[in-house]
Amino acid sequence: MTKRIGQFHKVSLEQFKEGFRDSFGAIDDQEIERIYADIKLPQRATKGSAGYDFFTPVPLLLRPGKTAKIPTGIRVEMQENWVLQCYPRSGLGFKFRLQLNNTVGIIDSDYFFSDNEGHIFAKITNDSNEEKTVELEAGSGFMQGIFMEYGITLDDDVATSRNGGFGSTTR
Ligand SMILES: O=c1ccn([C@H]2C[C@H](O)[C@@H](COP(=O)(O)OP(=O)(O)OP(=O)(O)O)O2)c(=O)[nH]1
Repeated sequence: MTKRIGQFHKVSLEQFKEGFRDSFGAIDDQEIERIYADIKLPQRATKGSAGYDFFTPVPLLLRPGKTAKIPTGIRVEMQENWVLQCYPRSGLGFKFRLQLNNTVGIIDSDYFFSDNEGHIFAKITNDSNEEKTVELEAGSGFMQGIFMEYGITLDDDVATSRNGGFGSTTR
């Protein structure tokens, strides 16, 4: 039996605005509210798919060598001994060598409780070596997240908790 251990949610409108402006700069409130309203929760394409497809909230045009930081508008709640691992969608990897800048995005279970609501960001680069431009419409899948169970060592007694992402525990 497949284990049901998590749940996707949208971040709040306020958090989405903050993340969006951080990535793309100023934008008027009405436009961002429209984008926010259209955000879809990640979904699997078929019954047997492992990956939950994440959809870009905005159209993307990435020329070879270019990078974008995408505020997904999504947070994920999951049981403590699980992690969501994010990878590019295979099709985009095959066609464009689309990469996640951090190679694999690791979304920890305690990220959900961060001040930024556990807003999941994706930093992607078009690494095409065939001069191909990535063009995605808003609402297209660009990344997939897979829930994985993990273990800890017998003598593990870590007691600190997380607040934030990308190096927050070493800042
Ligand atoms: O592509 C990613 C990767 C991570 N995160 C968030 C979720 C994750 O829980 C947090 C920290 O990520 P990670 O543990 O990989 O980063 P780190 O650089 O090791 O930071 P930390 O010291 O906070 O663990 O950042 C994202 O939103 N997108």
